[in-house]
Amino acid sequence: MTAIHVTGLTKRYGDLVAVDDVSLDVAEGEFVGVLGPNGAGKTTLLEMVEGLRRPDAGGIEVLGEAVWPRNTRLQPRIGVQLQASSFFERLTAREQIRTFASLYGVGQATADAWLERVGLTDKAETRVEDLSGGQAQRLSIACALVHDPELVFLDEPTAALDPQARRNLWDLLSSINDSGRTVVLTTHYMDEAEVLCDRVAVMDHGRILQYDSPAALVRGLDAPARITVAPGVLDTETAATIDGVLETDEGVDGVVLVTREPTAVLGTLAASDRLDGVRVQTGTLEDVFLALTGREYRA
Ligand SMILES: Nc1ncnc2c1ncn2[C@@H]1O[C@H](COP(=O)(O)OP(=O)(O)OP(=O)(O)O)[C@@H](O)[C@H]1O
Repeated sequence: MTAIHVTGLTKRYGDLVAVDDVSLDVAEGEFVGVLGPNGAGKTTLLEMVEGLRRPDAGGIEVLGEAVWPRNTRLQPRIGVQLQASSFFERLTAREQIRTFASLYGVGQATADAWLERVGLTDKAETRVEDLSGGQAQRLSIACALVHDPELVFLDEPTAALDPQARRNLWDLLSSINDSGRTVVLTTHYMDEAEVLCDRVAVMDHGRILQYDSPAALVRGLDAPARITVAPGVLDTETAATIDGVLETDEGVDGVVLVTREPTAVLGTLAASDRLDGVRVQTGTLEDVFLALTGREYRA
């Protein structure tokens, strides 16, 4: 079944077209990322799909129901992560999630189990304003899930976290999707989209430029692979004679071999015992963004 069906969705703020004729389907159980730089229109798009912001044009169906005019039947079936700044003030983490639970008629034991699942049991008595950025994000994710929604929306769940804290959250985010729940998240971070998402919608200036799996987006680039051999292992003249090598380059990390046949080139390197310390790079979503927009990606 289709979890989200969006057609021709448009939202204007005065002269600015924040979301411009967007059509998008999300299948049930899918983990979808909306990826784009600041101001791309990600939040506006999500808020319309969540039923929080009224579109100027277009249709939105969520879990088989029309979202507009406001459809309260959908509320118990979807979870929306609030920004940590929207917590009830001066409550402890446990009081916060229990309050959310009670709004949905969910028992305290379930709320406490979610606190455990996101690793916050030892912070249960800490006031929300005293949680670290990562802890606050985990609490807001738990609050969005406490009523066991079929579909959950996360708006930049790892924003403002350091790289380690972001990676720590990825396991939690992917586990949310394990039980077949549909997840839609927005992110600035290419690596996050690449690791977590089944499909990524690349958004810029209100439009979805491409929507596919990270691997397919990168494959579509048709970019050659770059194989870096550790320094001192190979000189550029020899490297250039290897079958399948298109270009060579001497970098600080060693000699770089550019090729469209990485398997064959790696085979040749292995046969001459030169594989130690080899690094293989293929295209990334950053290359995809550059190819689609002509601009370097700036999160
Ligand atoms: N309420 C509003 N009134 C006027 N303009 C708005 C409003 N909300 C958003 N915008 C503008 O619409 C555009 C899209 O904003 P939006 O917040 O949807 O982007 P975003 O991709 O989520 O950005 P970020 O990653 O920075 O959150 C931006 O240019 C923004 O300034």
